[in-house]
Amino acid sequence: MNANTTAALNLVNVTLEYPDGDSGTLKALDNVNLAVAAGTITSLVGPSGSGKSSLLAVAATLVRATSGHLAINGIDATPLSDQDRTTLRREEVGIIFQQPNLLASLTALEQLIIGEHLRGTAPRAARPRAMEMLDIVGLSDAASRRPHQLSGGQRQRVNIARALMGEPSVLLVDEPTAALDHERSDSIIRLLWSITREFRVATVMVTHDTEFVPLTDAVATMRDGRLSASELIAS
Ligand SMILES: Nc1ncnc2c1ncn2[C@@H]1O[C@H](COP(=O)(O)OP(=O)(O)OP(=O)(O)O)[C@@H](O)[C@H]1O
Repeated sequence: MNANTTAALNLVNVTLEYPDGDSGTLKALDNVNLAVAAGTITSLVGPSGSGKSSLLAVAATLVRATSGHLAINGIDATPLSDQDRTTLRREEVGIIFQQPNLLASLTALEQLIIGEHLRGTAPRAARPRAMEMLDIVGLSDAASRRPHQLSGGQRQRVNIARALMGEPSVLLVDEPTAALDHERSDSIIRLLWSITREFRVATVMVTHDTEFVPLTDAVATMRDGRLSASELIAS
């Protein structure tokens, strides 16, 4: 694999095909190359259906590419079994979806602790880090609130804190501001920027809000499954 060894997230010549009709295939990703360094955030833009979600799904190890290579924090995910990919995902990847998929009956603190349970950490051991993460996202006063007692922006902050619990090296974010007004969107993007720096994660953020692209380090554009080389944004 021709990896960019300095990048925490590296996709090399990745193609993803889906069956289409009786005998055809659709290339959701067509020979995509993307390298994202630790501590930087890349916006991923492009029209609907161009392949942005497919790219995130492959980078998250949720979907196996038809061909090409994926490396996360220097680990080549391509030859791994499904079980080893799940372990890699738990240990190295934080995923933030558009709609915070929080459990209605749990407090903000419990949302973070329950994820650690899957990593084999006892609740008591996970609690201090969970409190620290809630503090970092500005929610230390809301630790005991349940989702219906939080605003949309606060729910997204819980989602972000939860994604950081496992100390990921890669953070994949799908339209984090889709359900938020302008002011809340702006503060969520700035939060993502600062945690990317502070935790030295390699972040990819799909966004339709091109006004927020200048707040990121680089922009990559998808079109018909093809990715233009990611361009650095002058600061
Ligand atoms: N599971 C699937 N089976 C078959 N085709 C799929 C599947 N998932 C996505 N596709 C197709 O792959 C292409 C890329 O879709 P994808 O969801 O990655 O685009 P997108 O850029 O994220 O779109 P949007 O901005 O609307 O979310 C589309 O043509 C879509 O119809």
